[in-house]
Amino acid sequence: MSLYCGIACRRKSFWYFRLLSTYVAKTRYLFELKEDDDACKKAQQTGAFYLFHSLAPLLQKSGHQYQAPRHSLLELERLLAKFGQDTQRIEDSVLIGCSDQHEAWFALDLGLTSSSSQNAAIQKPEMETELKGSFTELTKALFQLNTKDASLLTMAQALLRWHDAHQFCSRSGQPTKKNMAGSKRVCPSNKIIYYPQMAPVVITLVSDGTRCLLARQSSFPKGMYSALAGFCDIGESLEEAVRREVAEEVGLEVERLQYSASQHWPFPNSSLMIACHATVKPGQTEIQVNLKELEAAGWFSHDEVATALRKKSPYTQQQDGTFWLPPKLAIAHQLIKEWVEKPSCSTLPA
Ligand SMILES: NC(=O)c1ccc[n+]([C@@H]2O[C@H](COP(=O)([O-])OP(=O)(O)OC[C@H]3O[C@@H](n4cnc5c(N)ncnc54)[C@H](O)[C@@H]3O)[C@@H](O)[C@H]2O)c1
Ligand SMILES: [Mg+2]
Repeated sequence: MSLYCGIACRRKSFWYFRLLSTYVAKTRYLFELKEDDDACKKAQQTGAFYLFHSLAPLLQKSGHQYQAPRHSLLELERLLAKFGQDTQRIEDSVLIGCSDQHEAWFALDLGLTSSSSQNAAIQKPEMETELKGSFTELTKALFQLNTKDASLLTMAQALLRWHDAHQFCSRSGQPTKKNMAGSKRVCPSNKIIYYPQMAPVVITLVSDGTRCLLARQSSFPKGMYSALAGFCDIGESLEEAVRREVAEEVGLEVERLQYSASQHWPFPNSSLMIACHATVKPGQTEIQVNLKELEAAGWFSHDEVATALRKKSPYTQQQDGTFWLPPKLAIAHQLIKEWVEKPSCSTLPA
């Protein structure tokens, strides 16, 4: 491309983005960075980097809240040089978003084995001292982050985890190569393209008209009850998955279903949680708990659930075993809140 053409194209794209709404311009810009390796590499020059170590994000604590610092390319290069790392490692970063002003944001893990650089992983404590923060497990920090940082970091972690686990082609066994943005990996020998994946999970709040059904697994924190959740089987529709999961876990048949909302959930791997309300026929409410899946399940009255919702989530505090509900960030909380505010939401015709 000639210099003149390069400048003309940039001008054209500047005016093109100026004509769009901020949101549309952002999505078009991110799309361009995913498709065009050169544009993405250029965006790194003026971009900002969130750092991770073995999938734990770098956080700085201020009072009860955590904040996620961002670093410029120059700061990152200096840091790598200080720890005897080559800057090739930056090629492992993945695009995770951009600001309204089109500052591209990337995530880079300094603890995982690098596919671009031969250098060993950087020692965590030295790095933490240098960066004046700590690499904190997301499970620990998630509920003390603001919503924007929480969703950006969970997405970044999911993408970094996916790349770490998909370094080889499952057909040829050859190493796969990521594109600059990290939106896909390609096997150089047979050109198979691999895209990051999420597992669809249905989460259902079952109601009998006046009560709702909540359950707990033995792995849940003490006293916490939630809506019924389960992975979709291959070939299933959401409706079929809801029907099967409720039958499998508590031995009931649901008859009406209403979609509520969805959420990306990072634990233990990336899931797309699809939340629904459902009803059972009045009189067909006898629960048979599948003890291979659940520790306990039961019907809870509107008052009991409304009282539990008003309680502050003890997720990060000492749990005394009394009945409590998932924290606000979890879609289960939203689903239960919706039912408490409008119990009729699960009795609409399907
Ligand atoms: N965000 C929320 O509000 C919320 C609330 C409840 C559960 N969840 C999440 O929903 C997910 C599913 O819930 P569950 O554990 O009750 O599911 P589940 O009832 O399907 O039981 C889990 C079992 O399903 C099998 N399974 C089938 N496909 C799987 C896959 N792709 N990945 C892993 N296991 C698979 C495994 O044998 C596993 O032990 C969990 O990861 C949990 O973290 C989120
Ligand atoms: Mg389940």
